[in-house]
Amino acid sequence: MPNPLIEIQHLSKRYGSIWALRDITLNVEAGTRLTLLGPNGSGKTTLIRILARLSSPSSGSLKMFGSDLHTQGDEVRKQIGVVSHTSFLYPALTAVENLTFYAGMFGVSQTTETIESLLYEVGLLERQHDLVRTFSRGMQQRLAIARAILHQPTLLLFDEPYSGLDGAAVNLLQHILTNIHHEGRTIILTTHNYRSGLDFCDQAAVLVSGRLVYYGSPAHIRIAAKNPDFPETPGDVHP
Ligand SMILES: Nc1ncnc2c1ncn2[C@@H]1O[C@H](COP(=O)(O)OP(=O)(O)OP(=O)(O)O)[C@@H](O)[C@H]1O
Repeated sequence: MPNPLIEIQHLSKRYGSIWALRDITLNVEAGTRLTLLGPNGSGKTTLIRILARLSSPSSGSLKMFGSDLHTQGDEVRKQIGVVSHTSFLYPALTAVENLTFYAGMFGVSQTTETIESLLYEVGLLERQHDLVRTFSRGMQQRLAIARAILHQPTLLLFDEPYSGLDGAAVNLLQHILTNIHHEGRTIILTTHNYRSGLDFCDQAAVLVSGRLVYYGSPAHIRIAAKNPDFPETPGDVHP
């Protein structure tokens, strides 16, 4: 049996007196679609940021791609694509200029063709020469998704990827996520929407006050949702 893609052991993160994550132990196998669920402030973004190498744990261990984080640098980042609350886009550059910049950073070849097909995929080809600062929030989110998948990373991290997207863009994102999954990549996403989160995933983790309180298949989580101690779920968790 190969090692998991991600091995998290007894990981905690503290901001001053606030424990954003407490003693999280979790393995993620390659090719898994994992949804992180939980109420506001439960630690979902903190966990995504640590996995994305944007933040460090206060204690515990984290292995990704078989190695301890402390022994790896940019090579790990090249294997990760992130959509987070920060778009990482440059507002004074056009859509195509943003993607060209990141393509160079990630060493992506066949740049023009790759970038045009990505912009087509996220429905922004006609706006490719417009400055990002003129884009709506949803359009910026679409471009952030294109930026995250541009270098075909092994691991995709999406923090509330549906936020700001209209119905058409939600369908488009679901199509992209399905393609990524069929290519064998690993996807971890956070959402407040239990129903779409559980519909999407192979495994789900429920965080409450920084603790991992439930972990398992969508069917397992739907059964657990009947427990009185299960966190309040916005909307129905059942299909
Ligand atoms: N940079 C920071 N400085 C201080 N506290 C922080 C910081 N980032 C997060 N926290 C705290 O850590 C806890 C977890 O926050 P986090 O953003 O990870 O939760 P979340 O589950 O993503 O919430 P939401 O669903 O509202 O996005 C919260 O109590 C939050 O206030």
